[in-house]
Amino acid sequence: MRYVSTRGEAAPIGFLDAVLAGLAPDGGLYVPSEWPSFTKAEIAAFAGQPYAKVAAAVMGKFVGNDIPAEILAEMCEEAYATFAHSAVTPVKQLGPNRFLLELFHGPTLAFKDVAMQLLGRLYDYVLERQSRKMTIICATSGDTGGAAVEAFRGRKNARIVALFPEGRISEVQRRFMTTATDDNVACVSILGSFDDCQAIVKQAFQDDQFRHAVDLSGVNSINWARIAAQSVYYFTAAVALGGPERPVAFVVPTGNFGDAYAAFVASKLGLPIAQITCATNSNDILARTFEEGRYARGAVTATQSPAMDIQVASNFERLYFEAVRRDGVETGRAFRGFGDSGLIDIPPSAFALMRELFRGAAVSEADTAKTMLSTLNETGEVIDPHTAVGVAAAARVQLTDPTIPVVVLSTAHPAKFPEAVAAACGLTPATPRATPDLSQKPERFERLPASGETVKAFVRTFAATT
Ligand SMILES: Cc1ncc(COP(=O)(O)O)c(C=O)c1O
Ligand SMILES: N[C@@H](CCOP(=O)(O)O)C(=O)O
Repeated sequence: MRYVSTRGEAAPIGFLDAVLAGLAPDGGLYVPSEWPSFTKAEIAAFAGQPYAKVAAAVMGKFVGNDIPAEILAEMCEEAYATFAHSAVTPVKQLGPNRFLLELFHGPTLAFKDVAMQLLGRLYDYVLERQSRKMTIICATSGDTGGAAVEAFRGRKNARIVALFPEGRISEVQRRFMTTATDDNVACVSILGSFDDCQAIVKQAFQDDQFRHAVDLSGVNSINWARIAAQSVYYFTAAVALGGPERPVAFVVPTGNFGDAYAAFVASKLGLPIAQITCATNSNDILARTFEEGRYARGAVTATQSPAMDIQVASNFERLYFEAVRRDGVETGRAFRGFGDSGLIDIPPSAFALMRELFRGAAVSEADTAKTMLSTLNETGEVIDPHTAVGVAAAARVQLTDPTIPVVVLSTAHPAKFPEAVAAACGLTPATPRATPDLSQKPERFERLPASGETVKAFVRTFAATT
């Protein structure tokens, strides 16, 4: 299995090289050179299998010969044993034909743990063999950072630097990162937005001298292993609801477009998916894109679903690449141009392809709060504000066949956003018993301006001293 860049100018590489590389040297994102697939019978056979087994089968399609099958299976076993629910990502019924896919039973209570617990083990495997210590940098709007710190803290072959936007994440999210005491962890509060943090990370990857000096890697969803691992739960959810015989529709609370793109990947692998609705908060670039055919950046506004306060959705480039029929020159032109103009007019043929599967729905702050309360009143479920964006969007889903199950991804545990839940529902969500109480632990982080050069200088010093 080989990986190519969406901008077409980087040499094809194998799975483990693509994992470690993060961004491709031409600024593009790695994708498989061709799509592997499952037969219907193979997908049907996932029903009733443990999550780790399905994960090993799906990941196996992308890993190729880079990791022996029995070692990959062991990694999946270990990764998913860290989850507090035996089904790992259980499906819960909300109402007639409406379901929640709970992705928050991992150690940091958000869907990021699903991929990150596996990534920590993948890095250990490859870095140990290569006698190499890498510097991982990640941008976070709250959840990726905590999951990455949890997955990589204390590992001897990697150090991790998490950049988060100052004052724009919840206290619980911040503490999952900043209370880590391990020497290989550094957290940086950036005086800017998540988009600034992500731009700094991408800029760091494009500085060859810096990249080599610190042996840079990235665990945001630019990393193909993140996407591959996130595609697994679409299979387990679909087969639990009658797939692959009957298609399923998914509603995905969206920010950086990693999770929704992972649904697209599952469909490429052969899973029948009727529709993927990208549910956004008022940072609605993707909702507008899938309804209007223009990818047009807006200003970032702070919402009660802060992990989705994003206006530059990294993985949209991967979908665009597919929609322009894998034309790397066109993708490079469009996304380099977007860096300057903040605008891509999607060619009509590419937009038509996107609309075969994707829809967008933006949810207001008032509707998000109302949905948390109505979900509690009608179903007894306490949901977090990101999940509420998805549930509100699900009410607008229109399918030609109304019997198709609609599954909303529940991307975070409500205890991660106690203030928003209390304001909407008048109660404080209980933290799961297995989660350590971080509220009184000392925090450790730097504050830096949103300057690539300043952050790179910080990372160089950190890498040289740890
Ligand atoms: C709780 C939560 N929901 C939804 C999202 C959006 O996911 P994505 O960035 O993959 O679109 C995020 C952040 O990524 C998140 O942390
Ligand atoms: N919402 C994310 C933003 C980063 O997304 P990623 O999937 O690309 O890592 C977060 O919580 O940090």
